[in-house]
Amino acid sequence: MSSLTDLKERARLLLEEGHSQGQIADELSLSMETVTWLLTQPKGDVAPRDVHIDWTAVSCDANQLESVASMMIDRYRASCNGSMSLDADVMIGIAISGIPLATLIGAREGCSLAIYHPAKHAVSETPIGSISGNFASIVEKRCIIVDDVITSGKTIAEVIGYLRRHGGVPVAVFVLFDKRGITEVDGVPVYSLFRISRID
Ligand SMILES: O=P(O)(O)OC[C@H]1O[C@H](OP(=O)(O)OP(=O)(O)O)[C@H](O)[C@@H]1O
Repeated sequence: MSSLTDLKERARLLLEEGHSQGQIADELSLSMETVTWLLTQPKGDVAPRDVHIDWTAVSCDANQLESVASMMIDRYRASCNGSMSLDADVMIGIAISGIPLATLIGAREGCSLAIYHPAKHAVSETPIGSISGNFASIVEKRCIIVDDVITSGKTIAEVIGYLRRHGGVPVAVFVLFDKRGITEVDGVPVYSLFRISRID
């Protein structure tokens, strides 16, 4: 099965299971525009400019995840002229995919671990994001936000807004894949390992 056929099939199954197009977009790490295209594909319509990232070969393997976490730390250090300290108190993993990376980075660097649940994961009429009470507090802490992918950048902006409203200090964003090619979100620098862009 081609990756496009596979994506169409996965989108169709998720829709049949009752997921909204927004949820399908999140699940497949694609834009809403791309999901609409996958599900409808009007005749003659040009495919949206998007890419799908499948990094499950790495995310399924704890050892490889640890190597990636190490690369994320090195990426940050290299941009700080090799400074030895991350200069942060708390690593914040964005549920779900950011959690293992934040855990591994925190373990290496001796930082606390906090977990952020994005508003889009909340099941209420007025969904809001939240920091889990089962992990570290972010109040008056210097925080590094960790996630796997930036697609639109909305989730990262949401976490930064949350931290500022609740007394945390966002100092950096670590992300594996940046599909927007951004260097900062609301004044917070973004350190991505891979920037994904199309040249056509
Ligand atoms: O830049 P954005 O457009 O906000 O999208 C990026 C977010 O979407 C994905 O999360 P998802 O909700 O799919 O959850 P997951 O971590 O469980 O895959 C990804 O892990 C980021 O958190």
